[in-house]
Amino acid sequence: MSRLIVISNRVSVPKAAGAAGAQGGLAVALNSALREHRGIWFGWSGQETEEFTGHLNMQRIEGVTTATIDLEPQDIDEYYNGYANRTLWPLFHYRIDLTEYDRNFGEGYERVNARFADSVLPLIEPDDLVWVHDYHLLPLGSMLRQKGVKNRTGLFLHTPWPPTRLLVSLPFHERLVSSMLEYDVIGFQTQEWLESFIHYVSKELGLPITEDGTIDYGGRRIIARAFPIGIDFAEFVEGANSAEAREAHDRLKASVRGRKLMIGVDRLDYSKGLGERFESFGRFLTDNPGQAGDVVLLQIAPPSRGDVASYQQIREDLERKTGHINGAHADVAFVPIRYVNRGYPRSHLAGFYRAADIGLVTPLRDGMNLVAKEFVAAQDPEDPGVLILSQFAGAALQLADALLVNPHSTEHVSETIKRALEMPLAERRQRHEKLLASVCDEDVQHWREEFVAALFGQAEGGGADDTGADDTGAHDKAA
Ligand SMILES: O=P(O)(O)OC[C@H]1O[C@H](O[C@H]2O[C@H](CO)[C@@H](O)[C@H](O)[C@H]2O)[C@H](O)[C@@H](O)[C@@H]1O
Ligand SMILES: O=c1ccn([C@@H]2O[C@H](COP(=O)(O)OP(=O)(O)O)[C@@H](O)[C@H]2O)c(=O)[nH]1
Repeated sequence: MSRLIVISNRVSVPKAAGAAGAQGGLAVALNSALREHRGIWFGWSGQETEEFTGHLNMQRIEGVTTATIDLEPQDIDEYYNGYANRTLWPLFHYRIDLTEYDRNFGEGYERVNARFADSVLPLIEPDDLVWVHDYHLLPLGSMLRQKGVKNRTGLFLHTPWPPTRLLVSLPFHERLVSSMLEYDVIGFQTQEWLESFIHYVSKELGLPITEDGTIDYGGRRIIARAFPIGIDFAEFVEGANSAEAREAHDRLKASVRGRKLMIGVDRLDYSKGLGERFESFGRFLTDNPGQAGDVVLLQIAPPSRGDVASYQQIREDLERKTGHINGAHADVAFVPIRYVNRGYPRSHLAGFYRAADIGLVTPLRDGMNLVAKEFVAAQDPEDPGVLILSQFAGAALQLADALLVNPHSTEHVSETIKRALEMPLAERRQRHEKLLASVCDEDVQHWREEFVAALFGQAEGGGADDTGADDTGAHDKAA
């Protein structure tokens, strides 16, 4: 079995980090994928250093070997807070109103990608498969190629891919997308994002798409496919059966005192639609005065990317909205929205999910959304809660038996909350059974196996010869 060199912006091993929570779905998924595959996980430590040295900090934690580098404050500012999270993230979530274009961000992004390439290079051995993750590192594959890496390399994008007419608003978009074409495999969460990518490549770059869907790039064939990510089902269920999960469940259940409970768990991010969600709940309370006092919304929202102004703004907006709705609908013994700005370990979340009657997952745009899948996995099959899910989350394609909503319509979400609260047990069980089958079968191991097979399949011949790779797939470190 080839080793996997996994490269992502951030490297985070949840168990070792004290299971503080809030790592985001990518870290959770990569941990699970790597525990079962030999290899190394390389990326930024999350720490800053005065001057970049490229020093690799190697560790082995919970069966996963990690190699991390520290970055300079200017790197973090221009690459992570800048190009990644003020330019690409909003653009890829269709928010060109929030997208900032700054030459320094672009330069910082390229500089840090080059630093990643230089630092990871000595770790790559001839037979390794190199698997790069997400929008932070789109040009990394081409930089590795320039340094002589001939190994099979793949990219998986965890976010949506925007429609062409939005993407062309990005200065130098052709250069960015062309750099991605040095990967052998490019993976997306859904067919929709894949189609947007293919549309761009064909219309803007004028490249032919072959009958089997591969991109013909100067005679070299690039596999572009959808690989929907899943959760580590077995690990999650184990956590859900733990003493901590039971304790978290019982504590929450006791605190709501027989009221119905809805739960939301999201990083504090404008893409998650939290403001619209709160407004929809406010509307539900106004439209159903008979039920006001009977339903509580618990929203767990750990802060995220707090150095970026749009994230500070969303935090202020939500505080105002919570105060407004609670002010209008609370009484001396009841507060409708419990808004919690901290992260919890997933075993606790599992207990919270199970205690809830409704999971409210209403992002305006989301690559996948693993919380939706965790909510399903945590339910009691005999008496399951109902999942209300945004039609704009990647997860909606696999979880079509959830109650799908348009998160922009407070009316639709409010009516769907009512429907979920009134749903008969038989229908809840029926829907849950189908949802559970999907979450269990299409888990993170399945995702990893599918992607690695595509990467490896390419290695076995599939049109890769024109890359100039030699038979061993070895790279020339001196190049
Ligand atoms: O590293 P951060 O800046 O703190 O952000 C956390 C992660 O957020 C994003 O997660 C995405 O990946 C999930 C798993 O595939 C997916 O379910 C979700 O829809 C995406 O938003 C981001 O893409 C990651 O790079 C971040 O690590
Ligand atoms: O307090 C928290 C909040 C979230 N998460 C985890 O963070 C991930 C969020 O992934 P998702 O795909 O839903 O969204 P992302 O944050 O990656 O955009 C899920 O595994 C959650 O269980 C956590 O461990 N603790």
